Amino acid sequence: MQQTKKNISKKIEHPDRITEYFKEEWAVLLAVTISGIIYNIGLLAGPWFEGKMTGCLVNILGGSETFADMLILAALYVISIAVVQISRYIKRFYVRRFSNNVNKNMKQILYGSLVHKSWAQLLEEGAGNVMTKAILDVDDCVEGMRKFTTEIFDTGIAMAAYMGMLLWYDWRLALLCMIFPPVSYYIAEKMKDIVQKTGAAYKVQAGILSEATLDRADNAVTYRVFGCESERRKSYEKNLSDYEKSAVLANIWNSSLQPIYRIISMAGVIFILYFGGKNVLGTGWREWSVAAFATFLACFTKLADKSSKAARLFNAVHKAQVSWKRIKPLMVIPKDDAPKSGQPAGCADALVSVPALAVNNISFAYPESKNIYSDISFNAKPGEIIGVTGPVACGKSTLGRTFLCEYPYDGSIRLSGRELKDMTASERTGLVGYLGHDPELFNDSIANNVMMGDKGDCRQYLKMVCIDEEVNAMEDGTDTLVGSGGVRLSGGQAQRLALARTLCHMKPVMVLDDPFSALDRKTEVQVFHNLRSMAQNNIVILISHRLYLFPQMSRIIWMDNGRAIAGTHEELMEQCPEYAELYLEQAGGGSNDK
Ligand SMILES: Nc1ncnc2c1ncn2[C@@H]1O[C@H](COP(=O)(O)OP(=O)(O)OP(=O)(O)O)[C@@H](O)[C@H]1O
Repeated sequence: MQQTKKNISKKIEHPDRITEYFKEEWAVLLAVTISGIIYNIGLLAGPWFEGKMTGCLVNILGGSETFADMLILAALYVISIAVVQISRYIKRFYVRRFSNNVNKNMKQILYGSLVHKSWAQLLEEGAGNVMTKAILDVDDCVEGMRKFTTEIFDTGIAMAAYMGMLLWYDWRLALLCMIFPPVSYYIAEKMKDIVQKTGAAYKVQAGILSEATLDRADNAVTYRVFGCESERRKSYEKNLSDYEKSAVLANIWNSSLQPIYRIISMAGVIFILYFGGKNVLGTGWREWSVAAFATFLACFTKLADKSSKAARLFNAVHKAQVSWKRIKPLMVIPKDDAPKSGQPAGCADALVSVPALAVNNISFAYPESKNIYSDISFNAKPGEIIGVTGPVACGKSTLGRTFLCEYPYDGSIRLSGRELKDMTASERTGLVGYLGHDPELFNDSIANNVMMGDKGDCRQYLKMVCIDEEVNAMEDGTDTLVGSGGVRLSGGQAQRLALARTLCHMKPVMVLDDPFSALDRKTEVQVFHNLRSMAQNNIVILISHRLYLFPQMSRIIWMDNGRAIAGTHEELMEQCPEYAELYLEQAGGGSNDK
């Protein structure tokens, strides 16, 4: 991943500038230009030969030319068509290569930037929307760039050549009939708002549908158990039909206008028939042969055809603009790319010296809501375990996630004297490890879920979390596939596997949010013991509802009602009646679990 990032960043320095992608593909575009010029200039040979052959036919009938002359013309015509078509093939091949390369580069940058987005940002935007951006927007944007490249290169040159030829044959008639293509451009330009609006609405619906699909898949069992499947199906079907409507509307506006542009562009033919006919009869602005008339007419129809494509180009460019606008903020190469995911176990310790943690008067509020907690202060040294507890929804997890700096906090969190929020994401990732409620296992083997690409033996970590024997008993041992999200494991197994992964990638500060909630007491005690011996040089912030291990912790933070009291277990037993009550309640009840 890092290698890929390096490759792209070396080539594309400003991924938020669309011109950079063109620059990057200059060699491919050169091939497009050369073949495009040959193709488009060669196109003029078509109407020229057609006119010549029409004239030759008239002359054959008049007796001034022979059938052999016609054969020579026909042979040259076929050769010119062959050259034109070969150049066209080469041009198309390189235009495709151009769009494939740009698509690949853009998607790599986009995915790279999404991977570095914070959990909070992803939640805010919605996973479905982000997916839609990644797939639809890049595809649309590149499609617009492809059309732009094709049409600008060959339509532009071809149109200039056709116009030159028309003006040379009869400039007055040429100007008269060439009024119509710009009219079709003008109308296309006027229609851009509706094309953009319906296109944007379609993408919004596609995002909503992706999210609804993910939601249905994730929560299928809940909906079934609670008997609200049919209700969910109805709302999903509504999403489907909204998506369908928006797709139809976007398609109608995007494609139904093409024939109209074409008719308008072709309207000049009426003038050619009238004034061109007069030219042939010798009463017009110029004196024409039948061949000249046929060449002029053929040139004009080809010009009108090209110009209708140019009108289509406007729509493609507009669509691309909408997509580019949406993805542009994401087109960045993160400056502080996270350390390689395959970092050897424990190597964070080697990268950074273990810091002392000083938390001073931190307060936190989610955007547009009141403070979840205020003025929390505590210190910690390596080897200490800080227990965090309190009533439900008092902000324990929020305090834990504060260390990830997903949202700004007030006050100060200093590691070895450096403020956490001022560090780069990469520095923070090297210093702070986190295990949340969700084990976040991926559909791969047990070994890969623990090692995350590192080399080494995962069994020592499995042993630490007391799951080694269960894994040995599985048919494929550490190669057992856990299924998507770990569905093939029990809740306690998934939780211990996630903990094994966290222990395998120890960081100087480890935030563990309720890591033992699905374990029985005996296992919890054993895992806690292993954690302590492993984390002798680390600071562990352990959030839990269960207090029987809290006497063994270096310090405890009791959170309640937005406030926090910090102290040792003994101090809190004396000073905080709520803590003392909860502890005694659990110590009594908990002993039954032994
Ligand atoms: N992303 C969020 N945006 C806004 N408010 C949130 C967000 N996450 C949590 N909250 C609110 O913050 C408060 C504290 O939640 P938090 O999950 O930190 O509590 P907790 O003590 O860990 O709860 P529990 O004991 O149930 O695990 C709750 O009122 C919750 O609604």
